Amino acid sequence: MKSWTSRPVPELPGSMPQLRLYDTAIGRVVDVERQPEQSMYVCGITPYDATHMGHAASYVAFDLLNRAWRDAGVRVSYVQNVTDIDDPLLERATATGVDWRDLAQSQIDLFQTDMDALNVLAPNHYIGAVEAIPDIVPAIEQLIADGIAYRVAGSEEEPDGDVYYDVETAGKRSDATDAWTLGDVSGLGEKEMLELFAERGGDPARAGKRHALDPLLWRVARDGEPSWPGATLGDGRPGWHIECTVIAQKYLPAPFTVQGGGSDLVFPHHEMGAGHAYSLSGVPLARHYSHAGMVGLDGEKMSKSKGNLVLVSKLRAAGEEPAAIRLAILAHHYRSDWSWTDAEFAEAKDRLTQWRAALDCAPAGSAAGLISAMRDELANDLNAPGAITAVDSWAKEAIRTAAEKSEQDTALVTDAIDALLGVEL
Ligand SMILES: Nc1ncnc2c1ncn2[C@@H]1O[C@H](COS(=O)(=O)NC(=O)[C@@H](N)CS)[C@@H](O)[C@H]1O
Ligand SMILES: [Zn+2]
Repeated sequence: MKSWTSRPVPELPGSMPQLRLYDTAIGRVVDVERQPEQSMYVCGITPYDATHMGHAASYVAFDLLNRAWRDAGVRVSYVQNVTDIDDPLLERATATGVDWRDLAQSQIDLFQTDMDALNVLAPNHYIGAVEAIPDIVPAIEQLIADGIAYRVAGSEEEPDGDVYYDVETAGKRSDATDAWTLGDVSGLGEKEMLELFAERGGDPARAGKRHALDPLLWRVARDGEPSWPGATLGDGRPGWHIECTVIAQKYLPAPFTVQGGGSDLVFPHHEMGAGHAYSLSGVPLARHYSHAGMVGLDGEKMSKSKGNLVLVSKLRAAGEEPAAIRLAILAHHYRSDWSWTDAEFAEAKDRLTQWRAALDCAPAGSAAGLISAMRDELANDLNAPGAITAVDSWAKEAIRTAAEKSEQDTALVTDAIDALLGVEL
């Protein structure tokens, strides 16, 4: 699927120091081992109600990582999917009386426009679940052949043949390195897993499953539902987790550097995706698992089901500047849960005005110190609020001394704020 086009990233003198990142599976900030090429998979949207502020915050978070790696002088291989077939999408299409394909396409277009407006760098590969089905089917057939996946008998309401992944057998591959066991990514206990599994698309009570937490790999065709040829699986459509594993394994090294997403993906999505990857290839999916906090509105998680969405496109249509929206997001550490408020948005607009005013009196020789301070903050688990504070102090000092404007420092500061924070002044 075609992706949007990244805006240019200014080159800066020097480079980012050793990057450290909080790893969900390890439970603390760790060094991200330097490599000539880094790779990341960031889970894409399920295309409806795009792009709410929660989505935007998650993609801006991993855009910081992308920019930090580029500033360290390494190539970045970035893959993002689109879950353009799944139950929630079909339900929304039915509820709003639109064809699910039209809903998906219009929302993907809107999402890409919003990502471009927010200066989020585009992935190198942007892959839909539907276009990945020809790769997903053989992967599921392999899991069945290896005895790690199984078919569930039907009942009155369910047809025969849905395919599930056996979380117990998964960890038993004899020929593999550091085996995966359920809980390795999330660190959760069974009780919490069962609750989250039911809340997030799982079906713990489904009759015929070996274990309540076994996730769906393939849903055989039902009347009135879209389905695709599934070879020996029979017509149907893929489960949610397997799509990300198959797409990541097709376009990225095994393991790749960072698997990213919002914290609501830790379990079951990234947990099961890691299991699938291990079962298919015998090696882990990713070296690190990184998650962005939840954005709410008035203390409630912003979500489609709650209908409390602040949409980037609505703010843009009201004439709001995307750079201010991005700056409002960056004022919060990417791992924190926070709520979008008009007051904080107003603060971000003031900040942008002040930064621009300071450029008119950028003191000679002041840029180098600022860039180094911004790099130190971002290298420490992408601490954008720290980088913003550094720019605030620089701006206040520049305005206070009302120095003779240094063209060179003005250009350097402008480039640094764009390259490292993605904010265009
Ligand atoms: N309120 C929120 N705050 C922060 N991030 C959020 C919020 N809601 C969703 N996200 C993140 O936005 C991204 C897209 O979410 S989504 O549209 O529901 N789609 C999915 O989660 C799947 N298509 C991933 S394969 C995910 O990383 C999700 O964790
Ligand atoms: Zn995903």
